Amino acid sequence: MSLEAVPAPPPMVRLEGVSKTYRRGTVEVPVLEAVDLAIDPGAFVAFMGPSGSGKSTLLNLISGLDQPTTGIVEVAGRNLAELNDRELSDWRAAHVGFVFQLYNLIPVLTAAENVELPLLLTPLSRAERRKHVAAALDVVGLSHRVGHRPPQMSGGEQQRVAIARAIVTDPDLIIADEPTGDLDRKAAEAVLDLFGVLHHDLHKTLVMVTHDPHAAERAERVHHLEKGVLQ
Ligand SMILES: Nc1ncnc2c1ncn2[C@@H]1O[C@H](COP(=O)(O)OP(=O)(O)OP(=O)(O)O)[C@@H](O)[C@H]1O
Repeated sequence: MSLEAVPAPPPMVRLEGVSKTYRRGTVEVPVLEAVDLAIDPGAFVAFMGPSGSGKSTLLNLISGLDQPTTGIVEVAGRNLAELNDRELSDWRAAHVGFVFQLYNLIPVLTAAENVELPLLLTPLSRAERRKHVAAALDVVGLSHRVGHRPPQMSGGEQQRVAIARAIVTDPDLIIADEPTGDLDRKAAEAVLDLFGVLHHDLHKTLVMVTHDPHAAERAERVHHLEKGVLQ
């Protein structure tokens, strides 16, 4: 047996000295201050904190939708500041899946068509896209609803379609902003059970913002934000 230490894998998400200040006219509004954070590959972390504490801002920085005022944001080994807009959107399409509070599905498209959307940005053939869509809808237990449109589905089912859309590209990282915020307890638990599957069986890295203590309980680690400072 080798006694050499096995090097730890690099974090999936690394923030170093990150601050974010918005400017409203001549007024500067500090939103995040000196955030240092490392999230391991395959981890499931939750962020909690009062309204306005900077949770969504933090998610936007991790997903490259916004840039920090100072500091470094590295995701899946890439320093996001080194990517131009085009590279950043290609990177995001390949590495990040999003789940939102209000599902953000397109109401006139079927479940299958909604799930297929992120794949339209990839070189996959139509037949390959269909295979991936079927697999993603199978993971969320909605194979029987492929042809249904969002208005014909419950909130919980719509959120499961949104989760299928988030995983269809097989991203490293799933970012969920209040994923149970609009659901009743039973539907919320079904969504959280699915997050458990993504975490334990598919080894995805999950980063979730939530006000829901039941949702936070499912994460391995809960970080608290207070006025832009990670506690
Ligand atoms: N684009 C922007 N321009 C100016 N101020 C902004 C901008 N985006 C966010 N803010 C401000 O930054 C602060 C933090 O916002 P953020 O949305 O990150 O908070 P949050 O913790 O996610 O809140 P909530 O729980 O209500 O969603 C708020 O005071 C907000 O008004």
